[in-house]
Amino acid sequence: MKRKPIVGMSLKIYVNRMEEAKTMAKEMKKRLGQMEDLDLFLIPSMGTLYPVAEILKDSVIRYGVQNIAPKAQGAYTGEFSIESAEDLSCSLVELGHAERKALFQETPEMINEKVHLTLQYNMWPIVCIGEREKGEGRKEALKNQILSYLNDVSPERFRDLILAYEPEWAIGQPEPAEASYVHGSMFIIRDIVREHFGETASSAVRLIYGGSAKKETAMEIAQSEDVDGLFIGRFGHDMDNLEAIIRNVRKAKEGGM
Ligand SMILES: O=C(CO)COP(=O)(O)O
Repeated sequence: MKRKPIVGMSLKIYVNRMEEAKTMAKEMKKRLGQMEDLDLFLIPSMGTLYPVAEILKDSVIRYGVQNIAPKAQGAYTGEFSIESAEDLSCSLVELGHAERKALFQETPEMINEKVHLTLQYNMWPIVCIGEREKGEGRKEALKNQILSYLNDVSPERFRDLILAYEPEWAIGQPEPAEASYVHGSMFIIRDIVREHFGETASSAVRLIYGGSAKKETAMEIAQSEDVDGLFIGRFGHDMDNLEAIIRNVRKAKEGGM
């Protein structure tokens, strides 16, 4: 099955001033707003979502939120409702990021509930998975996360789903995981999905790598046929770098789509 390459960037809470976020979104739209052969998305700092949405809503660049409450409405003080994401024409919701699990005690059950809510509102869940430590326990950790976060998701919905493989040990580092290690993990992930959700789900789901991803290694990481793109953090804040990352992913995927 042909899968469209996809590159996204989360700004976490690095870019929080309205003017700074607007400038970034405008620059992105100007430089990258015409691409048709690759899906591009931006996940801004939550407080800047409205002005960023106003800028990106009439472009091909998708945007979304870093988290949602597990329910659309109710007593969830301090959380963000998917209803607001829908009204702002968001097309995706990031879920289960390592920082949410480590700092805000997000549990597998909560992530699973949010995945279902996101799909119910017809947005793409970007579900983060990844082992805590490099090496041995990788397969078991990935299997546990996939099965719990995606519990009861029907195989047909996997075409709307993006799995972001973010090994926790590679986030916030000077360098990403080695390409060969990432390729091995992506193979394992597709295999787990195949075994538990079927061949169609496994060949439809898009897999992106995140964790100190940068222009220098973007092409090598994206070269495996199991890898559909990258999830960028710090090393995309500079628009020249982001553009170079996208160029390298497109090169890696040329002809291979
Ligand atoms: O967590 C990430 C994206 O969600 C990656 O962030 P860094 O690239 O800054 O490590």
